[in-house]
Amino acid sequence: MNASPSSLAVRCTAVQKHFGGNEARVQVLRGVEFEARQGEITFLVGPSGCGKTTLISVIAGLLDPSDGEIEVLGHRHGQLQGADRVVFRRRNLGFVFQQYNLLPSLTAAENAAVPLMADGIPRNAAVKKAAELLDRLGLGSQVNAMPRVLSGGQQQRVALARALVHEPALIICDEPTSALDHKTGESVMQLLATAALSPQRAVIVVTHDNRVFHHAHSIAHMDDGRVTHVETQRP
Ligand SMILES: Nc1ncnc2c1ncn2[C@@H]1O[C@H](COP(=O)(O)OP(=O)(O)OP(=O)(O)O)[C@@H](O)[C@H]1O
Repeated sequence: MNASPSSLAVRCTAVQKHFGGNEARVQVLRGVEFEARQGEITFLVGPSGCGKTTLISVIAGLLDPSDGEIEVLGHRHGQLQGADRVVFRRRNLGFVFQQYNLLPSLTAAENAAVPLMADGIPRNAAVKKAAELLDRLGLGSQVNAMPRVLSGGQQQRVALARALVHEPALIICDEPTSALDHKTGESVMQLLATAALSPQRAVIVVTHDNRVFHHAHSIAHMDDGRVTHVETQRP
């Protein structure tokens, strides 16, 4: 695929990450080279513990790298500080966590509307837009349900709606189809694929689910803290 460098949403160069120090030091990322392009879905795959969640957390700015360079949507890591960094992340990033992280006291639609309300959109308009998106994800009858009454797969789709609702330029998903049956997993990936078709948007998906590999434009294989090879394909 002959995309120009300007279409890169994410570029990681020689990224290292360790936790702890001295005898407790754990080296998790050992010089990661990784790219994600706009208008594409990039999968990140590899054995449990190889560093996938750590890498996407560093890309999302939730963790600082120990060394190396990370550029996200034209901004180098460290270029934005404090409140600017928080606002940049809030506006431009949608993140689906493995554990969903829904707020227990808000309804499904209110949870999905959080990024809009955080950006100053009035509550009613934000909840209406979130409810429409939940409907497209097959949760139209659950918009007013509390998270505790939803199944794991339903909570996962609310988390996905929360990541998509503010139309961010970079969407990062950690195992978005792991709790879903094949049919629902396929429809969630279809929605992500539609989102990724925007030339201004990139999607990164960490997954073990080889049933959905055909949706990827590019599959980066990780092992022991490095990207070992990248496959490109036409989804
Ligand atoms: N805060 C931390 N402190 C110490 N070690 C950590 C920390 N976070 C992650 N690790 C270690 O880093 C390694 C990589 O973890 P990570 O969650 O990135 O792997 P993964 O490839 O996403 O695994 P999985 O597919 O099982 O989710 C693991 O050995 C983990 O124990």
